[in-house]
Amino acid sequence: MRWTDLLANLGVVESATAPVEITSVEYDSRRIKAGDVFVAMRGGATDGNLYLEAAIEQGAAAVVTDSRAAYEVLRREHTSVGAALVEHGRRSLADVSAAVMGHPERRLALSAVTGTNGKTTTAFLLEAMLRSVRRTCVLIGTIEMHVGDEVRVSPHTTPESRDVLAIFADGVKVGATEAVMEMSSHALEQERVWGLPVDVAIFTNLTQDHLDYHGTMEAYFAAKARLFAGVGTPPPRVAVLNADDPYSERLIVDAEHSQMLLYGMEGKGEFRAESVQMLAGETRFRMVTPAGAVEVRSPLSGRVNVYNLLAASTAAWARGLTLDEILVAAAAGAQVPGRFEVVPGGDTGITVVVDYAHTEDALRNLIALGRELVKEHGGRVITLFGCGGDRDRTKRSRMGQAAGEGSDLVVLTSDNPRTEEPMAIIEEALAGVTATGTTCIVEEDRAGAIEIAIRSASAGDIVLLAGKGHEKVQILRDGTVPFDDVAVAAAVLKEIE
Ligand SMILES: CC(=O)N[C@H]1[C@@H](OP(=O)(O)OP(=O)(O)OC[C@H]2O[C@@H](n3ccc(=O)[nH]c3=O)[C@H](O)[C@@H]2O)O[C@H](CO)[C@@H](O)[C@@H]1O[C@H](C)C(=O)N[C@@H](C)C(=O)N[C@H](CCC(=O)O)C(=O)O
Ligand SMILES: Nc1ncnc2c1ncn2[C@@H]1O[C@H](COP(=O)(O)OP(=O)(O)OP(=O)(O)O)[C@@H](O)[C@H]1O
Ligand SMILES: N[C@H](CCC[C@H](N)C(=O)O)C(=O)O
Ligand SMILES: [Mg+2]
Repeated sequence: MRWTDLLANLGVVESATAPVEITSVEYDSRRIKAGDVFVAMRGGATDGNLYLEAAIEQGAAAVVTDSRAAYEVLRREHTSVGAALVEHGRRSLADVSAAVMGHPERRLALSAVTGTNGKTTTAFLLEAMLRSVRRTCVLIGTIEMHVGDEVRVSPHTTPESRDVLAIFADGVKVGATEAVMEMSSHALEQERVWGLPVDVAIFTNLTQDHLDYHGTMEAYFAAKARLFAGVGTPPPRVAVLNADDPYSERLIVDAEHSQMLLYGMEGKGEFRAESVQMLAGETRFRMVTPAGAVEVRSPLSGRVNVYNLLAASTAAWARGLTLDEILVAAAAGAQVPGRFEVVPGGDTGITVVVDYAHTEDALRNLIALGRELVKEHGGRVITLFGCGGDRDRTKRSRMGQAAGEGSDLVVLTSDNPRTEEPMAIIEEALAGVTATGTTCIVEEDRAGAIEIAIRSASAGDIVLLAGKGHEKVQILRDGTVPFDDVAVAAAVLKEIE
């Protein structure tokens, strides 16, 4: 695309033309190749404008900046490079990327999921439902990304607009008509999702997390709420909301633009679960909907997954699936790695579960489910957890309290300490456990801690390994090392057997 043609499609404050062809878009100078347009944006840690020279040296054909000073330097010193001064770096990144890539976002019906917990699971379930009626999909989220049948690694829950649009464009090439993505509060706040037209927006729930970034629950909620107002787009066509979460009432849904569909387990909403039965390896419930009542069966366990199934079913219905189609897909389940994943335990009689619970609310739900599963034969619940470093410190003692209140034994360990001192994080969480009076064993090394947790168990007990789920690394101050809860637990169980 010619730079001048691109300029004609953008709202810019000022621009300088140059006879250059644009092949692609980048926001990180380290990724620039010849022919790219570099969009410089201001971030929390640094400012892309500091890297203009580096980008040009690497072959940037044009630069878009939100800094008047940087723009003046470009005009004076780099006349062969196209330049544009814009009002907002990140918004322009989305506009430039969409224009250069030929607007793939207009060719996909996008369903977006936000909320504290359940985004990944709900997104996987919805994608499975859409795929089961042979629609080709793009999936973007925490664990991995899907482009039709292709699975790619996921660098972020919600990548920058440029990267989202590139995946959308690949999806369009393989015939995708649908996209399902998680929209994290960070991404909504930073407007990484600027200009992505959302057809169905889904809210799972809001409980405490990420206060290191957002500061207060109000600010965290406000970030989530942006999905329902539209981020540089009109509001979504359909808003799918959790009727049982008090925050849903405060999501201002523009009734003129958005149809509101509520789901819940407490008797409210258009999609309601009734007569829920938790059986070994299967959950059943009656789903009452505007199109009639049906019996849902799913291999997923626990109340939280009833919510996720309701959210995904409501969204799938909004995307035009029939109830029968939804039921078939729900029964087939969706493999969500690291979400209540049972580690094969051979003949030990010990149930070991790997789960991604890393908030107080998720831990409470997980432990309640563990209790439910062992209560019949009087087994114990042993919970292992840690708290992430460089993340919300205020959730640590609350997580400790949740673990202590519900469990018979707690094993406290590390979960991605990042740049922090692991024992300092553990101390903060320990305060919460101690307050409950439950016995707590501290072992900083996660592999050692998993061994202690499993060896403390007897037949009939359940061991919950919380926090890392699908993750395959431990992030330490000195670097990132391979780590896999499932593999470590499987090895310990094998030894015991
Ligand atoms: C706090 C946060 O969200 N930070 C993200 C954000 O950083 P930022 O806006 O502060 O950007 P910055 O690092 O100051 O850099 C500014 C600009 O300079 C550019 N740059 C920088 C250095 C250089 O040499 N050259 C260069 O061009 C950068 O590419 C960027 O365009 O934008 C960056 C570029 O996309 C992200 O890499 C970065 O993610 C960091 C690593 C991160 O840890 N993010 C987490 C908290 C996050 O976003 N998590 C949520 C999910 C949370 C959950 O699952 O619950 C997510 O959506 O993944
Ligand atoms: N609907 C739900 N309500 C509350 N807790 C849930 C729900 N669904 C899942 N959980 C718990 O939260 C954990 C994370 O679930 P999931 O990965 O689906 O959420 P997420 O919102 O994508 O999380 P993240 O923001 O960290 O990516 C699960 O392992 C489970 O313990
Ligand atoms: N993706 C989220 C959750 C990570 C969960 C836990 N493993 C941690 O590192 O805190 C984050 O980066 O905050
Ligand atoms: Mg997720």
